Amino acid sequence: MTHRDLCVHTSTPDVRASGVVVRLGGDVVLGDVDLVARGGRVTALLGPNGSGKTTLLHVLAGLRTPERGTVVVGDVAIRSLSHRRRARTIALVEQHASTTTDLTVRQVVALGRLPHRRMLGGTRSDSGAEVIDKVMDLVGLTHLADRGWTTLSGGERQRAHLARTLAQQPQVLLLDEPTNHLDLGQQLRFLALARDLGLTIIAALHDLELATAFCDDVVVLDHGRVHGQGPVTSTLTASLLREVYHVEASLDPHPRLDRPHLIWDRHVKENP
Ligand SMILES: Nc1ncnc2c1ncn2[C@@H]1O[C@H](COP(=O)(O)OP(=O)(O)OP(=O)(O)O)[C@@H](O)[C@H]1O
Repeated sequence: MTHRDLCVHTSTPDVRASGVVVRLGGDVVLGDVDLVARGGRVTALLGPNGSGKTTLLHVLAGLRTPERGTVVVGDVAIRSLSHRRRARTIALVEQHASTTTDLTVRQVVALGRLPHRRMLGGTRSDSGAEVIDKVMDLVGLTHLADRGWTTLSGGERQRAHLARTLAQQPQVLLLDEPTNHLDLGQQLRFLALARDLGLTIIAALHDLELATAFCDDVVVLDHGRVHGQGPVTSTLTASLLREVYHVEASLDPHPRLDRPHLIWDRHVKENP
């Protein structure tokens, strides 16, 4: 079984959000957001703290109903799907997914198979044992399979949450700051693995260098509105970085590698 064998779907659909409005506590947190994430590509969702990234991921995952607007995966409105269909279509790895349980790591990963099980004469079919073994191997957690969940480090839990989500075999993977608990080696491994899956991926990231190195496209949020979206290099311009992050920074050709990298000045401007 290879990475791509995990994908049971024949297509990698686009994800489109149109006119999404979310109001929380009386404030507009997302104001008329339009987003397109192309099928089979990795799109970074960027923006300062509080700009609405997590809220938008929840709307895309069908976990939050917007006041206005729609989310369509391929040609299917996400809100029209049953929970089970939705779980096999689009899955979110949360930023602070806390699971307090006395399950083992393998049992937690196996929860990802629930949307694939059917009741047959009172017994559940499809244990998905092969898929579970594969995803645990992919994220490097096979040796911890029988460990109690609560004994894992933050980074190990983050990888286990990814494994559980991959066991779901979704068409679209949403990642909310997937690398925030990982050391540099694990960050690079995690994002390379995600890219190799060939899924449609939308990943909220704070690290612009990682976004530049691993993502095809970016969507940049600022105060709940889309400030820019498109291919990484043509979208992350010095003026956008100044306007959104209030820093002097630019993407320049990498001195050794065939990709741009981020050069920044450590002086931060006060928010206007
Ligand atoms: N339940 C709530 N009631 C009121 N405001 C909320 C609620 N939940 C979130 N917000 C506000 O919505 C805005 C967007 O939050 P969100 O978590 O989506 O931002 P984010 O871009 O993911 O932030 P970060 O990068 O810090 O994780 C923030 O200003 C936040 O304070």
